[in-house]
Amino acid sequence: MQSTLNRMLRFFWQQLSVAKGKLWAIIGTLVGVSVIQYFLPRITQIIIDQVIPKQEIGQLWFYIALALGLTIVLGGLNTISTYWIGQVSQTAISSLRDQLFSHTLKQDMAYFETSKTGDLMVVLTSDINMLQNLISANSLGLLGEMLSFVFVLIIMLANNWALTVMVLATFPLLFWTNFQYTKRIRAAYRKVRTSAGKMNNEIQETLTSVELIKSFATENQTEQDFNQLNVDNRDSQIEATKLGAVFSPVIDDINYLGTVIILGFGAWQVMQGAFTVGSIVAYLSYLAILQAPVRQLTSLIQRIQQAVVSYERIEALTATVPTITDPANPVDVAPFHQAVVLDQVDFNYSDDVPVLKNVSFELPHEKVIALVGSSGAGKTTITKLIERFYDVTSGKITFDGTDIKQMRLKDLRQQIGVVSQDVTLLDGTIRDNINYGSKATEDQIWQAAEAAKIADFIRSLPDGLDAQIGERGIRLSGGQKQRIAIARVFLKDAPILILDEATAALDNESERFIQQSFDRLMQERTSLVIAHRLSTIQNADEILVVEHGEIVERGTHAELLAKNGRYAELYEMQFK
Ligand SMILES: Nc1ncnc2c1ncn2[C@@H]1O[C@H](COP(=O)(O)OP(=O)(O)OP(=O)(O)O)[C@@H](O)[C@H]1O
Repeated sequence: MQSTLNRMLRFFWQQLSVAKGKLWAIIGTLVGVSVIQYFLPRITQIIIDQVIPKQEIGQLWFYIALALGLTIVLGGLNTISTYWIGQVSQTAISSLRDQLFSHTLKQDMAYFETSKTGDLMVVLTSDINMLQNLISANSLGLLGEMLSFVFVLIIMLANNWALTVMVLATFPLLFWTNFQYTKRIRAAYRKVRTSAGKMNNEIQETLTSVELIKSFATENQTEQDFNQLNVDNRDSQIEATKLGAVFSPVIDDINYLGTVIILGFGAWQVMQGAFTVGSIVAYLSYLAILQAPVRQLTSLIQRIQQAVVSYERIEALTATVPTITDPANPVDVAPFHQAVVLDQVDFNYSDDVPVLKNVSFELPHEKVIALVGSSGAGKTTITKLIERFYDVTSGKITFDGTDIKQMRLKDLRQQIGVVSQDVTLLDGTIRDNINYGSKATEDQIWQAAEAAKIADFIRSLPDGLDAQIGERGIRLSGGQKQRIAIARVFLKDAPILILDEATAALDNESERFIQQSFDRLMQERTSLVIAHRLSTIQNADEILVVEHGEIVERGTHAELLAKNGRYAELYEMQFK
């Protein structure tokens, strides 16, 4: 905890030191605020002790004008310092957010498969917010208040140490009570948030499964479940309110204790001739300046504790170094013109289970190679290795003779267009989705849509290319989604294609459409096709049959049928 705190503070210092000039300016304004905060009560004191007894109207005007002037300057300094603090801290946080986002995006695929999305979301949102809370204007403003605290305290001690020490004696009690209150109220609000979250989930789930509830006539049970959550929420709210109701007056009383000491002891000293009435009034104002940071210190401690926990998680994320990265000295490659070759490739996802064993084949320029085999045989894995989402365990993959590990990831991936079984569509318009990763003109988008056999469908929509897809937009069938993905790959215009046929049952018409758009896409390109419907790959230049991670047969359709082996078996299963 201690060392994380040190590292966190060092990190903040590094981030904030970019704006060193502004930091000094902020400290300057905060010192100005402290000095004025000291002088305002001092003016009150002078007016009461000196100006009123002497009945000096001229001096009264002077001090009133001075007080007004100082108040305006104080307001100005407060505005400037709050604004600057906000600027510096927000800049630091937003640059941290950028760094983390970019670091996350660079992680290996395997990292995303082993981390829960929810956990990553927490780091990228809530944990950063925790750090933001810590270096917010509130916390840094507290620095200013502490500065005032020290400054005012020294002057109070110098003027009347006995009274000041008596007032200070109430501070440990004030701090302790605040600490207890903050601790409890946070726990209570945590409960409130949890129960509110559960209730929201229940409402959402109910609204999205109304049909199920009605058809099973489970309304009563659903109501009871909701009622229980509602009662929990009510009780935790009441608990939080109770804490506020109990602690607030106690804290007010302890604050008032300070006032009483100044009034009682101060008045007694005035009677002894050792203090003045004006000083009592000034000390009452100083008391408020002293109490403010003490009251806030507890919430600062809590914020630091939470920030340390968040910082640990952020550190864990930044400590993970991706292994699939650009090489130190990348080889520049010409556009694809020869072949992609897999040479004795072995691969396992986790340490011990082999997924691919001794896979060797060639994907020559402008040829079509098909992969067939049972589900789970390793076909998709082969395509992912070619895209270098994972590195081979042994053997190598070359691109026109260059090991793909020697190439920049971008150079490799820009030359490969992929249409996979589960198409990823983004929340947005059809246009955004087709144009993803490209900067195509309207005409080019329509050409791609035509080629992918989706143009007629888009034209039939009232909003055309600007139709929204997703929860609040139109619903697309599996075939339509895949054709949008095909249009997207048309625009990418990569020389190598990886096509993973949809296994989902498509009706004949959409299957025919997809086949036609695949055929268009494959013209003058090099294609690796994972085929589930063997009818579609009869013209492939070579068919590789993959079983349990090994290529067990290879040849053309005719050769494989003649062999009467595994391919012939699979073929018969589909057509007989
Ligand atoms: N990300 C992963 N992490 C660990 N194991 C995986 C991962 N992806 C796939 N596997 C495993 O690797 C094996 C090969 O999977 P792969 O997806 O390559 O098969 P496939 O031949 O494409 O199957 P299908 O035809 O059903 O798509 C399977 O046993 C699968 O469980």
